[in-house]
Amino acid sequence: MVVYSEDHTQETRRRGRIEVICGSMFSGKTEELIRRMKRAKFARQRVEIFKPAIDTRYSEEDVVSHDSHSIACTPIDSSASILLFTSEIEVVGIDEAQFFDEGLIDVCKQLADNGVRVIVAGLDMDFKGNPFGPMPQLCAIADEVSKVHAICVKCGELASFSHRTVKSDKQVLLGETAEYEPLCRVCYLRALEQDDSNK
Ligand SMILES: Nc1ncnc2c1ncn2[C@@H]1O[C@H](COP(=O)(O)OP(=O)(O)O)[C@@H](O)[C@H]1O
Ligand SMILES: Cc1cn([C@H]2C[C@H](O)[C@@H](COP(=O)(O)O)O2)c(=O)[nH]c1=O
Ligand SMILES: [Zn+2]
Repeated sequence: MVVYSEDHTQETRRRGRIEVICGSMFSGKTEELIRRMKRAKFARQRVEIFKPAIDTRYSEEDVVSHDSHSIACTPIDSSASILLFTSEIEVVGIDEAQFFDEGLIDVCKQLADNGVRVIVAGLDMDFKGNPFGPMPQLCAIADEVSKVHAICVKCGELASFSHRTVKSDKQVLLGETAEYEPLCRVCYLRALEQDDSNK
């Protein structure tokens, strides 16, 4: 899939649509979200960006990528709050969508049905390789899904998996390079075997 193609028609068309950016940790989801939101701002569109308030890793009030790109956002506790802040908004960005409640699916649908361009970024899989939160349904109803990839830190192939390197079985555990590493399928399966033999 070509992610960085310049699809000017869709970008400036001012039609309701849902775009999903998904992949593993470190795959560039946040960078791509920021890039699209900044271009919408340059086009003088009214934009609003949201993230779950629990995501306080780099900043409480900005969406920040692992490479320190950032954009101001509104932290919210529940997907229902998005509708309260978006009456005049043309482009809505949502980061870390995997942490939101299932209500996010209907919120995105309502916005798009009302002519809003919705750009959602999130982890498609958790550390166990299972679908994460509302992401699978969002992919299903999206007009466009961009799957982005990190580089496997073991072998240099494309990585689709986020391997947790610390002991915890909770689905939600905020973290960065100290807690997670992006791996390709082969290296991920090998790492899980290693984890099992260390138990
Ligand atoms: N193994 C890796 N593969 C690719 N990018 C990496 C890796 N480790 C660190 N990075 C950094 O992460 C950046 C992407 O960060 P970000 O957009 O926040 O990703 P995501 O939101 O998908 O976690 C890259 O531009 C790069 O600087
Ligand atoms: C795999 C996995 C990740 N998380 C957490 C770790 C980070 O805080 C975010 C993902 O951030 P990124 O922008 O995609 O790098 O999610 C988690 O809670 N559970 C998991 O299984
Ligand atoms: Zn690998």
